[in-house]
Amino acid sequence: MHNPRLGADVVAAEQVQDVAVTTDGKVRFTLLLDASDDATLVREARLAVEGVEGVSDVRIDVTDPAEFAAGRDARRGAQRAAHTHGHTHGHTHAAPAAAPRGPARALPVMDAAPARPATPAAPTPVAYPHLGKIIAVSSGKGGVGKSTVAVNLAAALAKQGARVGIMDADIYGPNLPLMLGVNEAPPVRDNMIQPLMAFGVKVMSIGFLIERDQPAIWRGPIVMKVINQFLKDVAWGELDYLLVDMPPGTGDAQLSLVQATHVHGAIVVTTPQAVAVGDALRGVRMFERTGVPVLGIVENMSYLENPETGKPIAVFGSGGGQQLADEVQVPLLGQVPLDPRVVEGGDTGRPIVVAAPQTGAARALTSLAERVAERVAERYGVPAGR
Ligand SMILES: Nc1ncnc2c1ncn2[C@@H]1O[C@H](COP(=O)(O)OP(=O)(O)OP(=O)(O)O)[C@@H](O)[C@H]1O
Repeated sequence: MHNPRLGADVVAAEQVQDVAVTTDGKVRFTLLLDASDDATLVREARLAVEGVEGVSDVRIDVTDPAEFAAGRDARRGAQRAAHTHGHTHGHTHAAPAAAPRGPARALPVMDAAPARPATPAAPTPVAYPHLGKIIAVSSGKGGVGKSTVAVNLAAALAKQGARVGIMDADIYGPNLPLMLGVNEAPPVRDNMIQPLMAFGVKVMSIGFLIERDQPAIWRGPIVMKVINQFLKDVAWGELDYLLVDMPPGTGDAQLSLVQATHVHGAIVVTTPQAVAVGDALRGVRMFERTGVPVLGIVENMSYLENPETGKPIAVFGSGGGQQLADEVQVPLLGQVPLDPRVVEGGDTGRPIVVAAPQTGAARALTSLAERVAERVAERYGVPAGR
C-alpha cells in the first residue's frame, strides 16, 4: 500500500506497528497516521487486510506518530524499571532488549493477552444497514449553529420524503429536545428505546435521559456507551438517513462514533470568520484521518439580508466557507443567512424550515438538504425504496 505523501509503502515507512494475529484470522495493528497523511489510508489498509485470505476480522488503532513514539518510550521506561527491581528468585533476566524498530514489527500468532493491554484496541465498527446513511454534523467550535443546521436538515429531508432519524452525541449540551420541541422520557418496548417523533423525524437525545440541570459529570467512556446504545437499542426502524449532532470540536464523541459504526459522511458547519474556519479545518482533518468522507461545508450566519432590497450584507466577513471548501477540496453545500427567526425556531421547538419555509434562511436550509441528498446519492446511490 502506497502512501503518496511519503512516496513509499506504508509498511516500509513503518506506519504499521504492533501487528497481531489470532489463529482464527483476527488481525489487529496500529496505523501511525500523520496529520498530513492521505485521508483514505485507514480505509485502504482495512480493505487490503480484509482482502487477505483467512482474515476474519480487522481492528485498526489509528494513532498519531508522535503519540505512539511517546507511548513507546514510556512503555520501555516501565519495562526497564520492572527489570531492575530486586530479585530473590534464582534466574537471570536478559537485558530488556530495546525492541528493534524494524518495519512492521509482526508479533507471533497471539491468542492470549494483547501486546499492549494499556491501550484498548479500537472496537471494530458495526454496520447498521437499517439506519441508512449515517451522517455526522460537526463543527470545529461551539455556537456556529451546528445543531440548528442539523435539525433543519433533518426536518427538510423528512419534508422531501426521506425516512430520517436524528440523535445527539453531545453529553454536555444536548440541544435536540429544545430545538425540536420534544422532551420526555422515551418509552421502552420489547427492550428497545422508542424514539420520539418531531416533524416526521425520529429523535433520540441524551437530553431525554438526563435532567436538564444535572451537571455534566459524564466523561469519555460514557460517550462511547451512549453512542453504541443509541445505535443498537433504539427502535429506529428503516431509515434513509441518521443524522448525528456531534459536540463541537474533535474529541471523544467523534472518535467514538467512527469506532462504533461506519459513518458514511460528515458535514462541517462553520461561520465566515477566519477563526471559525481554522477550527473547522481541524474538524475536517479529523474526519479525513479516520476515513470518513467529508460531504461538504456549510457556512452558517453567512450574511444578513437587507430587508428592503433583499441583498446580502456581510456581517462577519465573507468567503470563509468557500475558502475552507477550496482548501479541503470539498463542495460548499450551502450558505445560510442570519435571521432572528432561526433563533425563534430553535427556542420554540419549530425549525425554521417548518415554521417559516418562505424565508431566505429556510430556503437555504432546504436546498442544503437537497445538496446533501445529492452528495450521498453520488457516493452511495439512491436509497432503496425512494
Ligand atoms: N442562521 C442563523 N441566524 C440566526 N441565528 C442563528 C443562526 N444559526 C444559528 N443561530 C443561533 O445561534 C445560536 C447557536 O446555535 P446552535 O446551538 O445551533 O449552535 P451549535 O454550533 O450547535 O452550538 P453548540 O454545539 O455549542 O451547542 C442559537 O441561538 C441559534 O438559534
